[in-house]
Amino acid sequence: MAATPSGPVLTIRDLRLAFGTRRHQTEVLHGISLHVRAGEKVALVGESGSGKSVTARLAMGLLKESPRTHATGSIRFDRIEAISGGREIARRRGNRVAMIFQDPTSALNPTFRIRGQFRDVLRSGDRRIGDDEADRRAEAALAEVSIPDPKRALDSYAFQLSGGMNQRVMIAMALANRPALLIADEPGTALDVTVQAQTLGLMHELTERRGTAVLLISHNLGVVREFADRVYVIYRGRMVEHGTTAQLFHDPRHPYTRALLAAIPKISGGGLPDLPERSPDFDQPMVVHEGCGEPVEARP
Ligand SMILES: Nc1ncnc2c1ncn2[C@@H]1O[C@H](COP(=O)(O)OP(=O)(O)OP(=O)(O)O)[C@@H](O)[C@H]1O
Repeated sequence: MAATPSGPVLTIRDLRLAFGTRRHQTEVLHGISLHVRAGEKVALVGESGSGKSVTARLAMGLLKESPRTHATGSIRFDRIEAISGGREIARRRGNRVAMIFQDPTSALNPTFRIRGQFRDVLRSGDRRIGDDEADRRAEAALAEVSIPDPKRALDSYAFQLSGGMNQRVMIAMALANRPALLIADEPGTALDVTVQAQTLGLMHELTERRGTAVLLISHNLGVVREFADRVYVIYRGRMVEHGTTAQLFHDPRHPYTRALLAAIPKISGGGLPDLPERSPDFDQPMVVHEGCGEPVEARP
């Protein structure tokens, strides 16, 4: 599972995000930083509302600066600034980064067959691809995610396929243009745990084979342990701990990380055990484990 050391494909520095009017703002990200190197599997973990999804959506350009959304800081793909980037950045990001979402069925368009959606995805990577070539590639991509009858799946609407099948379709679409980075926001949490585990396994296998970096967003450290090389722990919009997966599991230092670890065996409900309303160590600097400092960026 070890990643080859190389430059970061994604670098987020001091990201701050607030919602609201100029006079009444709620800050939800308080200066978070993270990086994902080429080929690496990195997890961003935290409970509901901690700021995982907004971080991913900002990185994907899905959350735009508006009178009610104020974002500052830096998000770079391959050293290209993206937070305030224009069309060129959006185009580059489109080819370099893909995202999969919690609920595959609602992420796919219900009014178009999978075939049309797949063609659009492939053409966003290369506008010259004709229908036949797109269909050939789509069938191959679906076969790679073990969809038994790709032709039939292409002729289906999302609601005609199971949640697990839709998740596989989404993974196939997301990887179709060979992105350098896949952002996976709680993939499969809308599905049952067996299907979720299968699709995560599949995603791991495919990205490992292709050398695709992954930023996995999850509230579940059990899932993360199986998947990630490194982990960032986010708590109320702040990074509180960062280390390799082994470091975090063997030597968790922040009380919040310990609480998350203690919650792993719980199958449902109950929330985190004994977590104070405001952690006593909340204001301490983020714990960064040995060897997990910021990457040295290549010179321009
Ligand atoms: N468009 C919005 N307007 C106002 N507040 C928002 C908006 N989107 C998110 N928030 C707030 O930002 C905070 C972080 O939300 P976010 O969705 O990133 O959490 P999360 O860690 O991904 O949780 P979950 O696991 O439940 O998705 C939450 O307090 C949420 O209520």
